[in-house]
Amino acid sequence: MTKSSSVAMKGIRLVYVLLDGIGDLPHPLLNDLTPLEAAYTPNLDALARNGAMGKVISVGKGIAPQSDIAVFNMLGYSFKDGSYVGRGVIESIGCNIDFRDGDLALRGNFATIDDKLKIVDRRAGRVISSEEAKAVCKTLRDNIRFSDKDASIALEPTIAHRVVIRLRHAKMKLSDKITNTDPAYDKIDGMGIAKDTTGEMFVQKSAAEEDSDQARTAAKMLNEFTTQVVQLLRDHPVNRARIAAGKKPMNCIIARDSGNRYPHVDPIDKKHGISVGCIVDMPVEIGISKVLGMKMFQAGDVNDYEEKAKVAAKSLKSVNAVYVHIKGPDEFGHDGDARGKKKNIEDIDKRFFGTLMNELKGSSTAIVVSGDHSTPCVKKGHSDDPVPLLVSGSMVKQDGSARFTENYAKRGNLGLLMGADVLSTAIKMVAG
Ligand SMILES: O=C(O)[C@H](O)COP(=O)(O)O
Repeated sequence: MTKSSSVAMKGIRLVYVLLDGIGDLPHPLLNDLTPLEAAYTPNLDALARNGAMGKVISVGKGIAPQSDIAVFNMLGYSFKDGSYVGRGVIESIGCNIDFRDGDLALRGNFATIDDKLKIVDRRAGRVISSEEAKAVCKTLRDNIRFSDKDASIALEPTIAHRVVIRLRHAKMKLSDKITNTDPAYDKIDGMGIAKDTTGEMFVQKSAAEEDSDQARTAAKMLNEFTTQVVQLLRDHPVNRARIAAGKKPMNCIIARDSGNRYPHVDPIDKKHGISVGCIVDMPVEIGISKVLGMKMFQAGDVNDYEEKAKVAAKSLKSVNAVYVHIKGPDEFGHDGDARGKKKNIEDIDKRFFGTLMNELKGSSTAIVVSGDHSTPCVKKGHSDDPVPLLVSGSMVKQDGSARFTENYAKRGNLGLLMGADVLSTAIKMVAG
């Protein structure tokens, strides 16, 4: 990097917004528009008119990624060498559970099942209080016993239906070559890949994927865990109360994305040559931020969009770039709620982008907007459809884009980018 470009890099001010699950497909309830096309988004439209667009395949062609590997790619880390450690490890780092190499960390969901292990709801209806989750996890920690006396477990509830599971064996390093008990995701090269979730699903038995005692022991521990969870929660007071209140019982934990080692990668500041902070809420993005050495800025809760915008603007006093993860759209996509996703996008446009543009008025700050993956409402799950990308700012050559939508992304001057090239491309565009 030349001296002049490194000086330019230091002058960089960039807000990098990833809208979780933003990409979508035309929906019959939206007159065959996508939620982005159907939404009223005057602020995003203004940013599009002042910038250039493209479309992004965040991980790889044909891959419907989970947020963890997708966000790593969107921050410049592709793990193309198959070295990815798995979402379970990232979420264990995010929630500070005691984890060391040789343990097995998994992402879990409190789910609702029937007496034949058919999954009624992969998220037990989503509405789970932290009190309920803590009470259930205490019962499980206090009562789960493994047939192997050297096996142990740690369990940490995080947000809503999400929980982190950590298995440990005192006398062996557990293998992560085991299959998920959650049928909605596969694990390929450590990456969680979404499967079709529209049909009937049953809790899966975990199986060793390699011929080793470490894998057989890990799968056996996970299966013993799952069986005991179902027994212990069948008539748990929390579930009796939930059923009495007309809620779905959280009577099973389905698990995925096991990993058995810490990730070791270059810090993001070293990789990109600028200082990068973040505003994130979910355990997976918190874990990613810790792994990449990002300075985390606190900005209210998941839906406090105005606060996120104000803190993002202020953070540029201490970092060159701030990555803001906005969770909203993804959950509506998973729930197949197209009207809800459209409304959430309008809410984000008004309360986040409206506030951000006001806070940044008069400053030469670039605003980059994209997503980690598509979560089409018609599929109720992640897909490999590209996500839109917008790079907006006075330093960017406008390409005639008028709206931040999938269609304008297809026609924009930036063309097609792979996720791992997005941030470095945006930095170059902004540094000039
Ligand atoms: O919200 C999350 O944690 C993930 O993005 C989706 O996970 P889920 O399909 O298990 O809810």
